[in-house]
Amino acid sequence: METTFVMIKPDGVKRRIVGEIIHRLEKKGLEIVDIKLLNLSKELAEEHYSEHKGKEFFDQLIEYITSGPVIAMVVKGNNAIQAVRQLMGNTDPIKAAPGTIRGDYGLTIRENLVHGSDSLESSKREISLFFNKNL
Ligand SMILES: Nc1ncnc2c1ncn2[C@@H]1O[C@H](COP(=O)(O)OP(=O)(O)OP(=O)(O)O)[C@@H](O)[C@H]1O
Repeated sequence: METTFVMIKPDGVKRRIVGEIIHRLEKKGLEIVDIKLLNLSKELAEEHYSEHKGKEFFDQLIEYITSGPVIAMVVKGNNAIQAVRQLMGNTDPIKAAPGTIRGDYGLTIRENLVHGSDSLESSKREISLFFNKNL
């Protein structure tokens, strides 16, 4: 069993796609083991996206991710990291396959609805950042 971190970004909450996204995770056999709605502080947003600091889209990314509440989740299942990445689809909704969350609902490369950890290392880092616990 693997654990990963999933976040429904502000556009997903605003557009009321939360239920659909969670439904897709559960349909895939993944289990939600922790969940909360929160508004990201600028500090938490910058820490979460620290790998993108200095890139030309960084400031707008922080503005977007702090623009409204997000749903943060700890999700568990077989190959959970890969399974979530597959469900999300390509970062850019134009390139994301139909049937993926971003392919079906994403609007722009920035407003792409969901985040899922890309490795075991980032899942540990992100879960401790958002839930203050170590796995
Ligand atoms: N060229 C870009 N222009 C604007 N925003 C971008 C661009 N590239 C990435 N982003 C935003 O930054 C986020 C993080 O980028 P990253 O390359 O880590 O993509 P990802 O791993 O698919 O997404 P996430 O980390 O949110 O799961 C993207 O999800 C998107 O919201």
